[in-house]
Amino acid sequence: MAKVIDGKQIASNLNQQTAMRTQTLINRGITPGLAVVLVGDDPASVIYTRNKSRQANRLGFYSVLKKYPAEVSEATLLGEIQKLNDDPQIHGILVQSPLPAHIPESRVIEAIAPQKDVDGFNPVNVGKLYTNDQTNYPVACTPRGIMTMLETMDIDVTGAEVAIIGRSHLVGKPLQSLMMNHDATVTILHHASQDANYYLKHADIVVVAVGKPQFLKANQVKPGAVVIDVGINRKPNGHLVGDVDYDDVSSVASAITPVPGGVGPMTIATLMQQTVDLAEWSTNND
Ligand SMILES: Nc1nc(=O)c2c([nH]1)NC[C@@H]1CN(c3ccc(C(=O)N[C@@H](CCC(=O)O)C(=O)O)cc3)C=[N+]21
Repeated sequence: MAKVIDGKQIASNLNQQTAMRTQTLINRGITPGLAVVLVGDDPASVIYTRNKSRQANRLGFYSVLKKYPAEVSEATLLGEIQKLNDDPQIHGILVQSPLPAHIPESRVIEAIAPQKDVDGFNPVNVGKLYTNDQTNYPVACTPRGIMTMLETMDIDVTGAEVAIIGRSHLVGKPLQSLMMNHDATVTILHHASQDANYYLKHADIVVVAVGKPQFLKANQVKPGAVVIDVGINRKPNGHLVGDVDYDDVSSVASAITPVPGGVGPMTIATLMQQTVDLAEWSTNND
């Protein structure tokens, strides 16, 4: 049976560190500031942004939640981003995705100052990750959280064969870069991949981020592999399931992340960690 990777516990430990770093900054006269921008009233987004603001408050941050109706114009939204860019009390800006169809996500992300881009989605930061730049810059929180989990569990990615299912800008691609920067051999698989199972069967670490409930089955996984489930799918009965058939895959994997309580809490904890990173880095540039 697979060892359960307790994302909730690892996130809680990370949050404790973040709270201590926050106090140290506050003692130096700097309160980490996080701005979350929410457009529209998608129920999941409302809950997630509320949770993020709450967590930020709990850690002692200065936290603001800016809400806009779904009909907001692109110009108004860009004006808000500009204000937050210019606000010295704000160190991290996050625009909750998805945005309504009439607002191009890329233009909003490009408007966020790279040094305040707590999601690591701005092309300047994506480019630094891609080129394995050795200076300080933010990276996508879910992939960074996954790397933290693996490190905490003493799972070495150096030389490992890694298969990532899903090629999104939020998870698959930045995780591929992070893993390659740590000397893993990485294959990204997606819906047009011809022989996904060939790569999966060779993988020491499998990461699934496709948004399909219980998509990955035991017979696709090499015995002893580590399985990371990024999926969050809500069943009609309200229960959450991941992209991995947990009970099935647990019987062959050596370690596995649960849903809920795996990658999700790590994403939020990493967002908080990275807000403090940005606040610290901002003081080094003065
Ligand atoms: N700009 C932006 N940045 C994001 O990081 C971002 C985003 N937009 N849009 C939506 C996705 C989704 N996301 C989640 C984070 C934590 C949980 C989480 O904590 N999940 C809990 C369960 C929560 C529940 O019960 O619903 C768990 O897995 O244990 C889930 C989903 C961040 N996202």
